[in-house]
Amino acid sequence: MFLRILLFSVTIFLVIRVLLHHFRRSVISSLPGPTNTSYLAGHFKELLRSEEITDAPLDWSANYGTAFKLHGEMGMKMLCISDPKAIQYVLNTSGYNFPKPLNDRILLTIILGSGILSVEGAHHARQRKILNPAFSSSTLKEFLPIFRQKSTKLVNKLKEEVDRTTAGSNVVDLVPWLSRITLDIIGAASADYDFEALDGVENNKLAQAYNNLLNCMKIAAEVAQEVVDKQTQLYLQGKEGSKDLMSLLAKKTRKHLVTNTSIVHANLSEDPKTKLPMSEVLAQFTYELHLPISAGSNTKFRTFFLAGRETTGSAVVWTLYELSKHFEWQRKVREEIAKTRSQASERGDSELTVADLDSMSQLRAVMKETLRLYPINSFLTRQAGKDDCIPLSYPVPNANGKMLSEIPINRGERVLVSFIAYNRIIWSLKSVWGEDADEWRPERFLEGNGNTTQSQVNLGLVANLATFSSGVRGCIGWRFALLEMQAILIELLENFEFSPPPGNVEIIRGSTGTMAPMVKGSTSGRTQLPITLTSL
Ligand code: HEM
Repeated sequence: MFLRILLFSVTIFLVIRVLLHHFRRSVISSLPGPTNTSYLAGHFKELLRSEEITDAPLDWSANYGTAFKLHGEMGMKMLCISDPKAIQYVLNTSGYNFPKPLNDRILLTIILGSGILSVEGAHHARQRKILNPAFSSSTLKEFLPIFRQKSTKLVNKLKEEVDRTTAGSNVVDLVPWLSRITLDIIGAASADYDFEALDGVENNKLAQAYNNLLNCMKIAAEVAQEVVDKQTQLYLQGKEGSKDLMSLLAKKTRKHLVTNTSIVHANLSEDPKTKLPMSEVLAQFTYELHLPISAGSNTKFRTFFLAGRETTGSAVVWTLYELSKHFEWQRKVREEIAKTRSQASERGDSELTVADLDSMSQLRAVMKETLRLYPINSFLTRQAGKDDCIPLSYPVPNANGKMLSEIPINRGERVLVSFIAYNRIIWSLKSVWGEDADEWRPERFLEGNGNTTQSQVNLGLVANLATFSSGVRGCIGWRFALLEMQAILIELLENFEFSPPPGNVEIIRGSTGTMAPMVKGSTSGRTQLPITLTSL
């Protein structure tokens, strides 16, 4: 009898909890926001699924303020923020209380294993502590010769491209070249391995396998919608269901991979190991391709490969795109490089040091301004791990016109942090970054003492930019990325002049997981940046 009463009470308690959870008052629901045009995809239709990354979040911010309501999948409400204090709270102050949403974590675990990008809380803090020394200033010094050596190789390869014509200049698509050099650099810096991608990716089976890994990521993202549907079902039934989701995603991803990816197919087809979870299958196929690092560090290597390659490659490509349109800045930067080189040789140094690179304010301003206008990840999502209250720098009105200076958030509700909007915010007709926030104007980082925003809040890892994210999960590779970008840009700018290609080629910010250039109207659907290179 006692057991029955206990069971009954526990059931009632659980039912009430589930009901309370579902019918709790949500302040986010009361906020204004743009109309939802797709019940299934919500505003991810605009944010992710169109070919081009648009300024929609910025336009929405101008209409509704720097914190407003968006819709996620299946009508789910999300809080979209570009407010400095709100972002600082979610990513820095209360960082571990805002973990990545479950389905993002599952995808990352399947592709990368249980690594820094997918784990949360104390596990994450531990991984971060272990990895931090690898990204310290003193370790980074050791990478500079790698950056330089690969950049020289890139210059030689590009000279071959230019020499294909007798005019001393040629139109070259820079995207594949930057993708190759960043792969070679990540291989050399993190595993002392030469992918030889600059020598032609087709020559290296392992480089191919890693490119396939990127495809895995894209394919896995494609099936994510089905998983989200399933997640919603389980959620409505009051189950978290992460285990079920894991096997569902693994099954579906494997099915897509088997039909889509030849190397994986070759490894899976006659093999009983098909029953392994996806992460092990991937580990297996990289192992079979003789990856020269221990199984334990595969996760780390895959993480760096995915987090550090296309991101840095795209950042260099966007910088060259802007420089190709701004000759005066190419000139200024070349003069600065020449001056810094002559100072180094007066000191008796044959090569530039990290301190020399740090001192190059013009080039650094060019890089920062490009990272501001082209945040390679245009947004990220988080989910409140507990009930919380997000403070705002700029109060926003709710649907009844009441001004809110903080937004209470329920456990489980999602937050979308818009980097594209934050990096250019304008609020109450006051421009936080300056009236010309939409323009590429590196001077803004040189004026005053490089104080770039009128916001009172410091966030981000470089110059108040959100591009490398911020706080406990901010990009661990930001210094590595800046140094790598700078080393490549120096070699390229010393050897070539960059100008737009002939004709009316319009470049758009392609939505390919990261923000990468695409030619408007091109049917190829691939990322590309044709630029005229002239040998100097
Ligand atoms: C311009 C280049 C880069 C950009 C714009 C960039 C951007 C970012 C962003 C926005 C995040 C946060 C992701 C999230 O929380 O969901 C991140 C995290 C991360 N990045 Fe980068 N990144 C760049 C280069 C690199 C490089 C070169 C490496 C490594 C060699 C790297 C390694 C990582 C790692 C390991 C994380 C996860 C950190 C954590 O969760 O604690 N990134 N990056």
